[in-house]
Amino acid sequence: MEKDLMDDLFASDVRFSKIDLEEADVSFLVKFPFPMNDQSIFEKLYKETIWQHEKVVVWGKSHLQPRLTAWYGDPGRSYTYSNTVMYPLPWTNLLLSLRRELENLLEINFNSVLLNLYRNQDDRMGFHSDNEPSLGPEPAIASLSYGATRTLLFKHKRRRDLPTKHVKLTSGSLLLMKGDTQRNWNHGINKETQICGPRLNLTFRNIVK
Ligand SMILES: O=C(O)CCC(=O)C(=O)O
Ligand SMILES: [Fe+2]
Repeated sequence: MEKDLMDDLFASDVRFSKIDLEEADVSFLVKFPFPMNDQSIFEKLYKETIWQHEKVVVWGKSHLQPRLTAWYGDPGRSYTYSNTVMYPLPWTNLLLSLRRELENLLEINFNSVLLNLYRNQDDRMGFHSDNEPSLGPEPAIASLSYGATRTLLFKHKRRRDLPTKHVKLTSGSLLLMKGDTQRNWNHGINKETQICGPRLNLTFRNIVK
């Protein structure tokens, strides 16, 4: 049998598990099927991405973000993220292939991707929700992780009775957030207390306006 055909047959064995989160729609797939190993994907993305170290203003004071970022997408779609306007770089072959695989698997279209590089245990992302108007009312966001495992935390925006949810994002995994998730929950990545190597995260999004 042709290798590509074999890959496709294995690729069809995709079992998402639902993350137990009220007033949200979050699911997780341990292994995103893609015809390249996770280590090679990590290395290629790490090397060929044009990384930026963006500034953010917190309480009126300018800081460098505690991670590196890059924004790729269809031309003509700028995006405001953490008070920064980002202009997309053109798709690389690898990013476009990842996008196509995701679109086929999920039957959802994406026109842009934000890449985050957490260089070590100190890099992090503050609690936020991806609820920018440009993403539409119930955005579907597909998140791929490569490299070191980091924990994504979910905190409900209003309900104190609901506990913080911890989701370990292992290398090669896919997390899909959709429906009312962004309306009701914030998510973020804390520093790690243990030493940890670099991690790459890609969030595929669809900018509607
Ligand atoms: O690194 C992650 O898993 C989270 C990324 C994220 O929340 C974002 O890019 O909006
Ligand atoms: Fe996010």
